[in-house]
Amino acid sequence: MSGNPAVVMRLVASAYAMAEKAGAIVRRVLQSGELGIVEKTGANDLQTLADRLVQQSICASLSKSFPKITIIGEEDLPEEAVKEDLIESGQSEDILQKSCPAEYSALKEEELVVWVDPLDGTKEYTEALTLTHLQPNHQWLLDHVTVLIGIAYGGKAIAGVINQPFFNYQLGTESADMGRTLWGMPGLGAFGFELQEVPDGRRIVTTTRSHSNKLVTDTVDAMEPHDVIRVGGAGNKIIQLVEGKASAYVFASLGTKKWDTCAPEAILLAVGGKLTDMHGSALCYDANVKHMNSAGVLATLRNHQYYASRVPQSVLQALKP
Ligand SMILES: Nc1ncnc2c1ncn2[C@@H]1O[C@H](COP(=O)(O)O)[C@@H](O)[C@H]1OP(=O)(O)O
Ligand SMILES: [Mg+2]
Ligand SMILES: [Mg+2]
Ligand SMILES: [Mg+2]
Repeated sequence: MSGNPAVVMRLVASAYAMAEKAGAIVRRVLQSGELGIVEKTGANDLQTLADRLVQQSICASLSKSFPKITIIGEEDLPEEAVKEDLIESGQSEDILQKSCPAEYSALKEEELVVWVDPLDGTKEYTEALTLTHLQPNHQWLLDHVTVLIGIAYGGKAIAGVINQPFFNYQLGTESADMGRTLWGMPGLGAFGFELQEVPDGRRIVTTTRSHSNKLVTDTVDAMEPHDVIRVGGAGNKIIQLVEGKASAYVFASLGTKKWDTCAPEAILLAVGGKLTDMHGSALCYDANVKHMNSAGVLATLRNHQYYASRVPQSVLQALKP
């Protein structure tokens, strides 16, 4: 299938290379120690130089290689020329060699929507300080940071690429093994990690660390979890689901947007999982859809119905799609 790959496979292969470059930018900015933090709507809604550079890098690279696709990125940036060294034109050869699922093989560029979260877990990124001056008690926050590139067609998440820039941060800055890229496509599979499940019957809920409120905690309690993990980032929490660290990602609040959930949902779908709002309804990733996930996020690898059935009525009433 290497002769003339389908458009969507070329797009995923490019997104993979762009996500790897993005990861390098995220590490470089942290190492420089100059995060260039800007408050957007408040202290828990931040933007750093890394968010800005990565968004420029991914969006400019995408529109150069795929001029007809719709690209929606988190950050609102002034229109300006993007520096040549931020453009990535490489592609993952591995991905180009894969067979495109039949249902996606004829998709056209103009039918595809790409949701870009240049840096997910920005709050935790800013708290982790610089790699060179890391306080050991903050180092763990680095794992919460991801770069998310989600591809949608017909309103559905059909492919996702996640880079985790500080995976293996314990090995130190010099290690070639720091950072990894996970990707997946329903109908084809998921790659870059080993699928694991929590032990049978264990309910381990992963939820927000920095955007909590009473609805969020009430809903987590209603799941009757054996354990609760509070970490940053939507991408990071999906990685916990597919690596057997958590059985459900429960966030009964507005706050996440379509770029937070598109790539994670595609990877989760690729391994048989599910992502919905708190009502159990599917999210739509069309180009003209509202960005905010107003009715929260509920994601699981297995037993989605159990968690959906435990959401309190009061929460359902409070969270309208
Ligand atoms: N109230 C909020 N304001 C801004 N972003 C939010 C809010 N709640 C969630 N998010 C986004 O969703 C991600 C997952 O939420 P949480 O970390 O709280 O579990 C956050 O890392 C953040 O993405 P980002 O870091 O890309 O701005
Ligand atoms: Mg943000
Ligand atoms: Mg995000
Ligand atoms: Mg972001």
